[in-house]
Amino acid sequence: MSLLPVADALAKVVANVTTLPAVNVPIQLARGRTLASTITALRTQPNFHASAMDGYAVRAEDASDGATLDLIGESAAGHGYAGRVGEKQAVRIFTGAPVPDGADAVVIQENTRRDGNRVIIESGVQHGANIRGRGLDFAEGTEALSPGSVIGPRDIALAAAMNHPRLPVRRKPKVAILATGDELVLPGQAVGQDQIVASNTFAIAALVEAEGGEVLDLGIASDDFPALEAAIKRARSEKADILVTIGGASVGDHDLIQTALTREGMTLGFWKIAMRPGKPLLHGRLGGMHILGLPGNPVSSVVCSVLFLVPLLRTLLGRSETGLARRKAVFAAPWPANDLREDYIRARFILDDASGIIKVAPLAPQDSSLVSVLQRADCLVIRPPFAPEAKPGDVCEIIDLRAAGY
Ligand SMILES: Nc1nc2c(c(=O)[nH]1)N[C@H]1C(S)=C(S)[C@@H](COP(=O)(O)OP(=O)(O)OC[C@H]3O[C@@H](n4cnc5c(N)ncnc54)[C@H](O)[C@@H]3O)O[C@H]1N2
Ligand code: MOO
Repeated sequence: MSLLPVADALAKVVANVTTLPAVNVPIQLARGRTLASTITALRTQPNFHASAMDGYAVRAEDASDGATLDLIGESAAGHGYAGRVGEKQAVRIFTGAPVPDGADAVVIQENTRRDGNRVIIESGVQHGANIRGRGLDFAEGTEALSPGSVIGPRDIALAAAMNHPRLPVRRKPKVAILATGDELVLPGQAVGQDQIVASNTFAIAALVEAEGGEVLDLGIASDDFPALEAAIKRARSEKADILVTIGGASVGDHDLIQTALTREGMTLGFWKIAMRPGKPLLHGRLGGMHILGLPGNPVSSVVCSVLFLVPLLRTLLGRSETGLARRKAVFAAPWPANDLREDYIRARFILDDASGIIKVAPLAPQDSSLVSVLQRADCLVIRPPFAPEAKPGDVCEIIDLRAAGY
């Protein structure tokens, strides 16, 4: 069977994906969610000319060095002065308070002396000094945040200042995760001689949550059809947007996933791709549910999730950027020529502080079962099919796992 190129596989995974509906959430719960529509300022900020300092509101023309002004009142934040500043007059003012009518500058208090109800200006000011003009920050109607962006703490600051108590975000994609295999036990359980801890579920659940999804953990199904079919039915009845299966994707006698999914009505998108690690990746649709059948090997399952599950989640969320950022780096060591499978090599950074260039040193060994090597890696070096042997200093493209927070 021929192997589907990675780019073609990715195009199929993100094709015909319907963006999830919008829901309104309190602004306190909006961090990390994907914005569903444009956020516009509901007010102007500041809505008045505001003092930037504690001092005296004056007419700049009266406030020359040594001038003495009559103090006629006070303007504090939240309690403005209603009157008007006339010739040779000043109003005591505090940071954030409205500048009274008539005044056009604020003298900071360190540059003044008080004498009862008079203030002596020790150092004069220019027109407009220490005043934040009305609308300096934003004006009502300004479009501020764009749909498809992920809401961060600074976005929340702006949206709150614009007077939004709630924000429209995409519903969280629900991802059912099913581990399969008679050899698997949960972390903390007694591990028999021929058993292995089901670590992949937890890695993939963490990725899903980091990408703004909600996890439905279907646990571990044994390698038999009744167990697999019951789990697939549960994913459907719980209305999962995506079912991720782990293991049983290859060609062995106990690799039953594809048959089980097909029996439940899956339309196969593809099976087997030209990628290392991750060759037996499976993709399909079962009703409205997207299916990703990940290979069981721990590195394969995580790399396939980074390459395919993350873009699928981001597409469901209507994110403006659906792929992981790629960047250039250079090889720190030679690396052999590649075969027909696009390779995602686990590598470490060697940062050259002087030049700012990122060098990458592939880790060894590259076996797809090695969780410890995956954990030590800073990045994945992308080796296109049939890439020639690389020499130290040759440029390559990487996915920065560290920067992505993975
Ligand atoms: N004759 C062939 N054999 C294999 C091929 C092939 O093309 N022809 N492909 C190999 C490749 S590449 C991969 S990748 C694996 C994937 O196999 P499966 O998806 O069927 O995975 P399993 O056999 O179920 O498991 C493989 C390995 O991973 C461990 N595993 C499974 N689930 C978990 C989990 N949740 N957490 C941690 N570890 C897990 C499992 O115990 C096995 O050790 O097939 C090759 N074979
Ligand atoms: O694709 Mo498998 O993931 O090479 O081990």
